[in-house]
Amino acid sequence: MTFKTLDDLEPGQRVLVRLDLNSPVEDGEVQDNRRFDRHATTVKELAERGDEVVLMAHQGRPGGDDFVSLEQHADILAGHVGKDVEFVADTYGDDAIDAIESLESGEILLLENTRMCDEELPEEDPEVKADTEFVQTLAPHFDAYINDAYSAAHRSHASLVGFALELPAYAGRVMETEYEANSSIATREFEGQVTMVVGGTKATDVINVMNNLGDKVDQFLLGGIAGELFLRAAGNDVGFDLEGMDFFDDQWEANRETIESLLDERGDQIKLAVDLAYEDDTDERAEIAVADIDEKDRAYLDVGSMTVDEYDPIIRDSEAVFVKGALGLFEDERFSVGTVGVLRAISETDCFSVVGGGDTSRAIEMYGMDEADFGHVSIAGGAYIRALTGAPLAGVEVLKQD
Ligand SMILES: Nc1ncnc2c1ncn2[C@@H]1O[C@H](COP(=O)(O)OP(=O)(O)O)[C@@H](O)[C@H]1O
Ligand SMILES: O=C(OP(=O)(O)O)[C@H](O)COP(=O)(O)O
Repeated sequence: MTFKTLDDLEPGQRVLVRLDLNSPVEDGEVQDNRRFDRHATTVKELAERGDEVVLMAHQGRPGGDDFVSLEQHADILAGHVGKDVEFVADTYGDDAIDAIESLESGEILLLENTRMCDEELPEEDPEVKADTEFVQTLAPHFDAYINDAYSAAHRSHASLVGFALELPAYAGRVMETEYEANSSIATREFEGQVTMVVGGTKATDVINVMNNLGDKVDQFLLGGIAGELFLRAAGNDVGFDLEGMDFFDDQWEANRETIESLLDERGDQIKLAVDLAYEDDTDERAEIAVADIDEKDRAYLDVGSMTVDEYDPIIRDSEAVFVKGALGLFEDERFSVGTVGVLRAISETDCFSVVGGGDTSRAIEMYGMDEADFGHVSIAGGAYIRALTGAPLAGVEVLKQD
């Protein structure tokens, strides 16, 4: 292992632990999700071995509707850990320090949203972050720093890179597992076919991955908005460019050149949908062959059944499958056929698999599949994307230092 883990840390100490509890917020209500469940494993282990456990995490970005306090997170996390999680509405002021100093062995305390502290953002070098008042004030109250926030480790923020320079630093259990699985495409040699399922709405991200992965992947199976951009580049009249709908057009302009050169150079490795699904006048799912589309007049919300039939055997013939992004708007059952089709094929084969992206991995439980049938279901989005290309993550790099 490239960094120290909890196995290297003496129990019974006061530890500062960075989690990633960043969650969807609906009408002010923080939504429970697998980030809580995963991080609970690390938190529970630390509490059970008698550490004084102080947690840091962020929620949303300043100015956003989801930029809220972590008070609700403490309750949700407590439910997963099976122990009380105290909360203090302070990041590093006197209230936070008092709460930290009054902790006892086995107790857990969550500090307020790190992004409410001005010095947490913006991204700067670890040395600069280590020198902030935030880090300099908190660090002396701890014996060790543990980073479990793999899914935020691509950000060079104070709570993710600063403390590792001031305290003995360790990877938590989530960090360990995520790092190993998500880096495997860059670090492992697979003998058989390596397939990547590419979809979702964040087209720029996934197109960069495709552009950087080179010969590591044998087949890309496309869907979602990313897939539609490729279909348009291949000369089809698809695309969400109805008046006022500039989301698709922006992504098209930003990625057009890359897509065209990818199709040009590696077209035989890139499988595009042969049919697409949409909502018809009676609100039912309808499908149309891509070859029959002659007008950009509707939104396509899933790949069609013929496409799933083409993708399925490719997945079953693969030694490794990596998934980034959903093939359709799977949250609506009518448009779940593509996403569920490929995930089911993966779950029914014994290939090595990694499913990434917070949204996409939700389809697994939503449609009654068993997480145990997948190699690894990542709770990371942006960090997973970077790991796929072998790019370093700031929060991981500082853990590798002595
Ligand atoms: N054709 C489509 N139209 C609208 N939304 C889509 C379409 N295809 C996929 N999606 C949406 O993409 C989301 C997942 O994409 P993305 O955010 O890029 O991935 P993740 O969060 O898994 O990293 C899903 O919530 C799904 O509803
Ligand atoms: O949820 C996160 O990333 P993700 O949306 O890539 O999964 C992380 O918490 C990072 O959050 P940020 O993208 O606001 O820095």
